[in-house]
Amino acid sequence: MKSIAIFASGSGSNAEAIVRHFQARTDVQISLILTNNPEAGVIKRARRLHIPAVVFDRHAFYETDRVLELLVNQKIDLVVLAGFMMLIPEKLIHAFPEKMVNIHPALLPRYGGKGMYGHFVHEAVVAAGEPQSGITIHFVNEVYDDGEVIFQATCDLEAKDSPEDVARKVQALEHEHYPVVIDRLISNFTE
Ligand SMILES: Nc1nc2c(c(=O)[nH]1)N[C@@H](CN(C=O)c1ccc(C(=O)N[C@@H](CCC(=O)O)C(=O)O)cc1)CN2
Ligand SMILES: NCC(=O)N[C@@H]1O[C@H](COP(=O)([O-])[O-])[C@@H](O)[C@H]1O
Repeated sequence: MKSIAIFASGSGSNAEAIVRHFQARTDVQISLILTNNPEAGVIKRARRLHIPAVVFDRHAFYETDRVLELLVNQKIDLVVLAGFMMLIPEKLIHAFPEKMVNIHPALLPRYGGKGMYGHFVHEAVVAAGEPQSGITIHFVNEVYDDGEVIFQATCDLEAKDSPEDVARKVQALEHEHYPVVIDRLISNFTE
């Protein structure tokens, strides 16, 4: 049985799409949902989906090994970031080489990096008058949105599209593709 841990800081719609994708499977399970935000909507989704949820604070995340120890003790095989808003520290990245992925709501390398998250991304895309946006799924390294790209998908934009319209189009791509890309990745894990 392969185990996945999902990190999220907000609503958790991607976390829910991933949980539902694997719900009927006996070879892969979503073992944990972790968040830094005690008000995150993902906590209610975890409760409804019967997935254990763990809330941690900045001190626990950056000054202790509690999160790393939890992932190791739970024998997590793949760490999935799904709208997680904090920089993953090196010790965590090094514990999961090529086994930590993130989804970014734009076509990296553009519109990425510090400060580029959530609505800020879609506002920048609209302000630039881009004809397309999309998603990037990538391995996580020490730098925001800098890891090796695993998958990208695009959506066409119209001049009249607002940042909210772009967000809707991009989230549809996220929910369609992230679970499938995760499935393909973890199904190829040998050990
Ligand atoms: N080491 C890594 N950590 C994280 C990565 C990564 O690639 N490497 N990806 C991010 C997710 N992300 C974009 O996909 C992202 C999230 C947040 C930020 C950001 O600027 N955050 C703010 C704080 C925001 C807040 O606390 O609400 C900041 O750092 O000032 C940029 C990109 C997850 N972690
Ligand atoms: N740079 C990171 C970033 O902006 N991530 C984005 O946060 C949203 C979380 O939505 P969700 O909580 O409904 O899954 C998603 O659109 C994800 O791409």
